[in-house]
Amino acid sequence: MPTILGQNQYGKAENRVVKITRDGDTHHIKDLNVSVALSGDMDDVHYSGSNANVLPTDTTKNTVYAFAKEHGIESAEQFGIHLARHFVTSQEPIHRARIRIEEYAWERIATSDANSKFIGSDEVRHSFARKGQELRTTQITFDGENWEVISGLKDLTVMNSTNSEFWGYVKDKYTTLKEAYDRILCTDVSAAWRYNWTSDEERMPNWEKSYEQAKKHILQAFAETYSLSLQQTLYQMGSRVINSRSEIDEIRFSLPNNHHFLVDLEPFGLKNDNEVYFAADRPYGLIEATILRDGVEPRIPVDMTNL
Ligand SMILES: O=c1[nH]c(=O)c2[nH]c(=O)[nH]c2[nH]1
Repeated sequence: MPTILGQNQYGKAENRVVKITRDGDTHHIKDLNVSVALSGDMDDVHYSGSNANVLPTDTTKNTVYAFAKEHGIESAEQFGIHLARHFVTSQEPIHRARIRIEEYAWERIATSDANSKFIGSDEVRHSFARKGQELRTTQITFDGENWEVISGLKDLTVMNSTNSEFWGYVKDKYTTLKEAYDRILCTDVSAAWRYNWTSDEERMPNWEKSYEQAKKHILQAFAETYSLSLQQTLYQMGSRVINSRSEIDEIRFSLPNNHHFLVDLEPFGLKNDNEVYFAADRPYGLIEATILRDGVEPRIPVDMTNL
């Protein structure tokens, strides 16, 4: 049966590009998911396999990262217009470019009073929380006598665009990771904390206030810790909560290390001065630990996924 080729397009989908603009100590983030779809004279590649008109999808990916450096990312629209114009005007066989962009919005983390005097600002200039609500969780158990309340949050995405290093680790014959002295630290915080309120005889905590305060301490510890590992940051977040909230005796974290890899722009004659990153979604490091008030028995389940 004779067949003909109908509508067709191709390109690299979901290029996760993060651009950090460093204005002294104040950093700005643009975090985009860019999908490129090109069409034009592409009959031959489908009918005969001739690639003579095909700009590789890999090149479209590289162009996204190179343009982030060369033109910056002022807005998703401006960035998309640059890209679309480039593909259509520089490649004869390409007649149409469709660029779709999703933008992740970030806001700065408010600093603690002590730190605001130290840094001279109410916000940490390189620490961000992704906009949009985290999920708040709670689990209540009662056996007729004793209460156990474990509350927490999930998917609170935070990023430090500096003040994070990772070096001095074990190296065996499979280790290829380069030591990092200024890296992005980004994670989706999942935390669960256990209240020491167990009986109707005791005064009940103010659950709303406690949640707000625990979240605030987690965010501030993340922003204010100069991190040598995500493990160290985790411990700081937990101990800040335990030390500031007497109603909480135990807290557990599950923290994915959302890796951001510097893109090598040398092949395009561009220098990447800690500006353009590839945000990988998997695999990710997963760092998990419980922090306890001294003398307290751990009760939060190791596997927090069902909390
Ligand atoms: O903060 C980190 N902790 C690790 O244990 C680790 N391992 C790794 O490869 N990168 C990182 N980063």
